[in-house]
Amino acid sequence: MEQLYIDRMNSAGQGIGRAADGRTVFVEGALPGETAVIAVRQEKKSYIQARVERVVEANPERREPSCRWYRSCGGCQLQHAEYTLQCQIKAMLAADALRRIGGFEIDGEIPCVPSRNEWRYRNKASFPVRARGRAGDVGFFKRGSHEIVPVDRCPVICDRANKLYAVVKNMINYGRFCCYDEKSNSGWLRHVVIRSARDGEELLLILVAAARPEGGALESLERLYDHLKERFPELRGLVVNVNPDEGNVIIGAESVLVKGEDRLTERLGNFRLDYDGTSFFQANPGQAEQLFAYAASLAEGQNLLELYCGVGALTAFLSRKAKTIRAVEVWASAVALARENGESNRIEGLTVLQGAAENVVAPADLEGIDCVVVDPPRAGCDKSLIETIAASRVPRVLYISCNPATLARDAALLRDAGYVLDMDSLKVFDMFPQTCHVETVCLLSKLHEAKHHVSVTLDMDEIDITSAESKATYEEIKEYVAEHNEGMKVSSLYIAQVKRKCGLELVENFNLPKSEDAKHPQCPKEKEDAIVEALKAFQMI
Ligand SMILES: C[S@@+](CC[C@H](N)C(=O)[O-])C[C@H]1O[C@@H](n2cnc3c(N)ncnc32)[C@H](O)[C@@H]1O
Repeated sequence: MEQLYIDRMNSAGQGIGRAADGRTVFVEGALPGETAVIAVRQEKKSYIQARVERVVEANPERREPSCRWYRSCGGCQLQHAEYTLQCQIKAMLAADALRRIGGFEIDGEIPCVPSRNEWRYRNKASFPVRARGRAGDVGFFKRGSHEIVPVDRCPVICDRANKLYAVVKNMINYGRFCCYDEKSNSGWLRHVVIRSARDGEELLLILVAAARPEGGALESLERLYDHLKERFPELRGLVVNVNPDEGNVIIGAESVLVKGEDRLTERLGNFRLDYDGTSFFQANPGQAEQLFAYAASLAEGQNLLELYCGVGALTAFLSRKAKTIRAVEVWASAVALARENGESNRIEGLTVLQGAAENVVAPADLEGIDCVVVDPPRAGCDKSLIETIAASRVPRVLYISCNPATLARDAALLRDAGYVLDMDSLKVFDMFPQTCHVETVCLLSKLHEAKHHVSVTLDMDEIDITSAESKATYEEIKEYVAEHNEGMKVSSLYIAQVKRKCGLELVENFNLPKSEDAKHPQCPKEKEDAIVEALKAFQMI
């Protein structure tokens, strides 16, 4: 046991400190700014896993967690921090990832927009089920394991959803279902998913099962729906989602509607948006409204390409300023709903395409696009998609991310292709109070868009850039840079690199192929800035 100062946190909600021998220590239950006596759980060559034994000096914003399941349940990680501190931690996590993974310079704090509701904000909960003898357990997984913590309620979902959960839990505990056993891959019921809309005015019950219900089983599920509907008039439907595959993915490809409707309707801003049991819908609708309004304010331009559009919720907000939107989504029922939502909300100029963004988007699709909007899952965008965007002339990329690590990775790739991260646009939205999840929004713009079609002839001694209206030689740029930057020297190679970043075409013998870039020294940032200023002065950009 030793005493340790915690200076930051990681995305798993662990405090991070440094041991006397220099190893990083991950401490369960610690908050930044605290000193704690820790108990070591596991020692590795380069790091140590530990937990807080006793807090010696607490962060002033440490609090007692209010959920009695908090210590064992893996659902929340930050209940022991006041809400203001939670928001600071999330901003810090985003900044850390952008610095560490993306190599971005982040001065100061990224603003974090707090959720309107700290509790009961979630419209979806997935409860894993496990066989226990002839009956079963249901709850949430214990932190870092597949052991069930049999929670009786969850404080981040709405009251009606909690009541429905309690009834279904009772049935599971008393052996009403044949429950799944992970070890032997046998049994039927694997997960109970409850979705709600408008704070529980509508509910949808989804039973994720290992097999399709047939005959008598289907009839008994119909009776179950009737029984539940009597107690919960807000229940809109009972759906069985079939997932026979072993592994951690919850939702399977096939859904069977037992009775009622596989549909909920949420109101966001002035829009009515339908979604079903298996399509993605933002888990915190109040916060989604704030996020979407902000994103739409950044997505300038008439013609947008929106990738990973889900059921078209963000699409609706984007449509108020845009003339055309081409949206792409991989999940079939979400695609159908995005089209329906487009029609019911009278969105004109919308086309929704089904497929994986990385397969659907070809370079030609980016011609004439003013802004590409991406909102990928936690894994971020496929590298080939980022490469297609990076090679295009699209002036802006609006990135909405639920994982700062993959945002940092993708934004760095775009930066290397000449996109600049607009620091003023960078914002964190707290979609998931009590947890470490971070939602980040930022805009990336092509460094400078070429105003004219420009052709360039260049050899090592002379650069001759001509456009419809301007002409500048290498010597002129060199002189301009030196004059305005205390004699700074720039090579033709650097000028060529910067011009390419600016979208100016090199057509002659100094057209360095992309693959060659790695072999040459990259233009240092201060020289790049100076060259950009010179190109501006000569009205090339
Ligand atoms: C984070 S959600 C965003 C949805 C939407 N922007 C919203 O806020 O409602 C990501 C969406 O991307 C979809 N998706 C996942 N992988 C995809 C891919 N490779 N190509 C296109 N869509 C994908 C998922 O089905 C999901 O609907």
